[in-house]
Amino acid sequence: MPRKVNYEVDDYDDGYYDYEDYDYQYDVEGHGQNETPKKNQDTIKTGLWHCPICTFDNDDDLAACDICGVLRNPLIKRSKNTDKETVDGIRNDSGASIMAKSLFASMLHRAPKKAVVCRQRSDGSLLKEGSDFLMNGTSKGHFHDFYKAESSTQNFYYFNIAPFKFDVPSPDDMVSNGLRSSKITSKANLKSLNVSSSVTGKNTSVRTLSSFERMEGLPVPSTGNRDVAVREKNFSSENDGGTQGLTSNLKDMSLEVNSLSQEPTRKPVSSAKYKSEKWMLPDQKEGKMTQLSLAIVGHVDSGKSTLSGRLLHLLGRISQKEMHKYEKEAKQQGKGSFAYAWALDESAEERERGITMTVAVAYLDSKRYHVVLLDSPGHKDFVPNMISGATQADAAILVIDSSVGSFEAGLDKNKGQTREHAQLIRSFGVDQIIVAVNKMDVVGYSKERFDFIKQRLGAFLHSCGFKDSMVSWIPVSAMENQNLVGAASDVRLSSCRKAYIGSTDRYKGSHLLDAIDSIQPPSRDFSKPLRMPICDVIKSQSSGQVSACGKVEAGALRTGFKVLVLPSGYVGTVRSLEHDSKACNVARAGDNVAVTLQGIDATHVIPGGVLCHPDFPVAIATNLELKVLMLDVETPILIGSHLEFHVHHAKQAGRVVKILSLIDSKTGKMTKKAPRCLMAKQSAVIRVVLDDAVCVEEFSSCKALGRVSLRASGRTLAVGIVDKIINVQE
Ligand SMILES: Nc1nc2c(ncn2[C@@H]2O[C@H](COP(=O)(O)OP(=O)(O)OP(=O)(O)O)[C@@H](O)[C@H]2O)c(=O)[nH]1
Repeated sequence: MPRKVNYEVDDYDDGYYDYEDYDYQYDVEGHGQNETPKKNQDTIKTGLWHCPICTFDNDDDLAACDICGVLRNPLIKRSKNTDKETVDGIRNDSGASIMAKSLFASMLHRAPKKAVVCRQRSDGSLLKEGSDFLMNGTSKGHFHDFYKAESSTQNFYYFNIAPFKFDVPSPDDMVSNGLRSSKITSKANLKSLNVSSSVTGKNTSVRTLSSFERMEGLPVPSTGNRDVAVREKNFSSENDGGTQGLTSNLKDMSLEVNSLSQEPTRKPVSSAKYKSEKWMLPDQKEGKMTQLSLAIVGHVDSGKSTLSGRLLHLLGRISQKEMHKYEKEAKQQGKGSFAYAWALDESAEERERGITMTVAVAYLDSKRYHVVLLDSPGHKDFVPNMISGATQADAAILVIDSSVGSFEAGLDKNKGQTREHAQLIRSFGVDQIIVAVNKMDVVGYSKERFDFIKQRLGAFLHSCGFKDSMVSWIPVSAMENQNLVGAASDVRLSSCRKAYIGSTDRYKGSHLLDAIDSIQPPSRDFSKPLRMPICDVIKSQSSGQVSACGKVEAGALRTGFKVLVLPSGYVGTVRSLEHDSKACNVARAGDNVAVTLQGIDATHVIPGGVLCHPDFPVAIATNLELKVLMLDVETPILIGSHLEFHVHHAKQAGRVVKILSLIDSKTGKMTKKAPRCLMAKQSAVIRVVLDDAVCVEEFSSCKALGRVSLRASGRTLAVGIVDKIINVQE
């Protein structure tokens, strides 16, 4: 079984390799055990702190690693009013997430790989010194090498990228145990839930609901509104030219910059009064493909990046020339087997370790969808980064390493990321999943092994709340290109293709790309007021231009449209929009875009903020009532417990001030008890008070802005939803 040869085991508290019940053929090749352990210390130089994960030396006043986004431990609460901070206490000259990197790379039409120096052309676009930097190219990429180089090139353009704030929790075994099926009383909730039990093989008349579903008050997660979603087409080709630079369509706009900056407006208004305009709704005539955000998740080393790289290469998103380059570089570093993974794991740190650390974004087209691939890290240290992808995903590919021992390790209760990732994506509302049973070449394409995995994992996924009919199973080999975008050529797979497909599978095709096309279009909130949580912010200090990156969760925006930026409360105008290397005029719910704003000071746009319709702001609040589900953790939550509170891309310190009542796990009803503490797997209504306000909405109004996680001491203790906003800042 191919292993990573440069895995610095000592750096990681994984336990993955300690899993002694299974036969790990850990190939040390002079690495691993023989390497000198790295010091896992926080600070090694004056004025710097040393990231224990990626080993980068960060400025002392950074609370999260500039490179990998991992929080400094213990979390340093930054002092305000240092000259490097914005008015909101957020540094604006820090590192980038790969999410931002990718989005930004797309803005520049090229994934930057090394230091480049740019100058501005008369049309406002950037040109790399000595070459055509703005040429069309691949739409995937990473940015921080470029960023680092650019930041130090003071006479030229450089882009400040605010730190990726979504350093959120890893709700562990919550969903598994907390979500274990149990009987439920509400018949109303049970309509149309007839599915067969994968465990017993018996058809049951109702599917019992998970605790999480009950907590959310959901009968079952929406499987998508076909009619609406089918009409949503690929807006990215809005601009027929399709390949213009970010600034190319700006000249026509004659906006009075000064008149755009308005007085802060922050009071929330009920969206019931909102009426969408015609352009905000997708038009079938536009003939565009639906955008689908697809998270690639799974246990460490299962082959997520290799699979993603393969798909991109097979679908022409990575050229042959680029592929040769990756192969050559990977071989030179003695990691030939990682060539495809290198297409996504571009940072030196990731390549050196042979692991993904941050979410990489890439784009590809299937027959039906314009797919945004979110390749997640599998290692448990980077679960927070994985979550940043999962929160935006419409569906997921769960990649399984089928080799003996590896599959079992991924399902291990305490250490398995197959388990954790499956729970996480379900808790973030993803209900459609493709299980890519990878590395089938290692097990000789054994049908028995495939069936074993399907049975074991199927039962677990069912317990997480995935309907059997929403799970597709595909045996693949990313390494040997089997069953990815074409029918398997290996006779061991092709001869019994039908036997691999279960009777309940939605997927009736022959390969992974077919399975992607069999995903039901996700429902979108087109006719609600604009909500776009800001994942990353890109700032150009010289031009003063600022771009907010993220996924539009509700409503729409277009060039010239005014948006309210919260929590600052300032109004800016959309100067341009860009998605997948293409300028576009309109972005609607479901679209991942970079929104360049005009008429607003860059310091007023921060990650963790939200772009809203100016007349319908989201709430900014500190005092919230939550319905939470405790994970399978030993640490209880007490009245007075200090916690990290996470909602969309925002993070805030807070305190539990009240435990109002427990929620009965069987009925979903509140009990009268008001306990002093919450233990593992309990559900409850609690009240939290945050140190500072966050942009938030009640779950019933906007799911994406109403899902929360609570963490302490580097562990996620509970996940939940915002039930009530108690106070609202104006
Ligand atoms: N034999 C075999 N090896 C594979 C296959 N897919 C991936 N690998 C190998 O598995 C190792 C890990 O692959 P990656 O793509 O980096 O795995 P990953 O899941 O992205 O890793 P993390 O993101 O760090 O969790 C590499 O050595 C790959 O060459 C496969 O289908 N068959």
